[in-house]
Amino acid sequence: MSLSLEALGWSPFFAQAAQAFVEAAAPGDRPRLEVGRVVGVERAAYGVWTAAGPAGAVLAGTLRQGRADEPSAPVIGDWLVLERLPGEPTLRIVQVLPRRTTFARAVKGGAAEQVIAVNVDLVFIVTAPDEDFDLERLGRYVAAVQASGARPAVLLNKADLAEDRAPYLEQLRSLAPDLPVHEVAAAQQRGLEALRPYFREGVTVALIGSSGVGKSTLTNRLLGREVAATGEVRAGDHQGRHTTTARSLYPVPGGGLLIDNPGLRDIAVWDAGAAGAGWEEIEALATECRFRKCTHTTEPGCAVRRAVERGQITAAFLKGYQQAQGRAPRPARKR
Ligand SMILES: Nc1nc2c(ncn2[C@@H]2O[C@H](COP(=O)(O)OP(=O)(O)OP(=O)(O)O)[C@@H](O)[C@H]2O)c(=O)[nH]1
Ligand SMILES: [Zn+2]
Repeated sequence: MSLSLEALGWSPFFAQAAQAFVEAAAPGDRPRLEVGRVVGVERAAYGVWTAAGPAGAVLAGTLRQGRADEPSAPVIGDWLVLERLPGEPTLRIVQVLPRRTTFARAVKGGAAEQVIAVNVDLVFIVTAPDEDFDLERLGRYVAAVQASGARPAVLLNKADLAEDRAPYLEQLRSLAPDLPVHEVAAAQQRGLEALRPYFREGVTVALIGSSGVGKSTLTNRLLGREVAATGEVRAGDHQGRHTTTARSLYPVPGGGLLIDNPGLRDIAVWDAGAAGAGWEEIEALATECRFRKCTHTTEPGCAVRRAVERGQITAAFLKGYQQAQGRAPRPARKR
């Protein structure tokens, strides 16, 4: 399968930057250069998509040294200049192109931030008419999306759970002027046609929202195939493994692209830790708990709950951590 660069989100904004880079390259190098987009990341290995189709890529030595004027290491959604060496299947990333939008989270204790996803045009903030519905938190999501440069829209999923949705919809519309709000029921395949117009050619869409709100179900319905592990699938995984693959940017049938990325999914958690703490902080505290497998709920001698009592971390932050841990163990978070 191959897609045009435009279908992948390529635009004059990136073309201009790429052209400047290619013109500055040695004439002998130019024929080996092409552009591609990051569709998956696994440690230092990148999955990219170029006009020629999918390929693997690694950072060129010059980029690994990390010059101060460079953007951060490539992340999901980035556009790259790549070098294709004769006879080598793996491309070399020689330049990260400027980003149109950037989702980042603060890293504890400093000016640094961790970039999570870039070049996202539209973010569907997903909630449901159940205990997930928290207008204040949703307001923070709207603000976070706007700060990234992307456009927000809200999806009230699990519409089947509430007979009268009007009060929910009304409250959601009050979050921002002209905020689009749609009610859907992903599991029942209801209301999804109304989302089609958002998926125009080259538009990159991401889903955020708390665990269990239906992001994976929505992703699978929008893509028309099972790519994202839903709650049920994970529950059946005996090893309790998190079943996401490295790939996390998918073309949507009919146009547009969808990002399903664990980092973005965790927005609930990094939002709760808005004071600047990361999960590392809880994990470090947990080494002081009396029991090695402490769940930080009712066990005696729990250092994490003690930290909450002292106001070192917030109760909401601990709750976000526990929710995520309880549903599925995530891959190691140390970067
Ligand atoms: N009643 C109802 N349940 C739904 C709907 N959409 C999804 N669900 C259920 O909600 C549960 C969680 O759905 P997921 O898609 O795994 O939720 P998620 O947001 O991806 O969760 P994480 O992967 O933990 O971030 C599953 O049991 C789904 O079947 C819906 O429209 N109505
Ligand atoms: Zn504990």
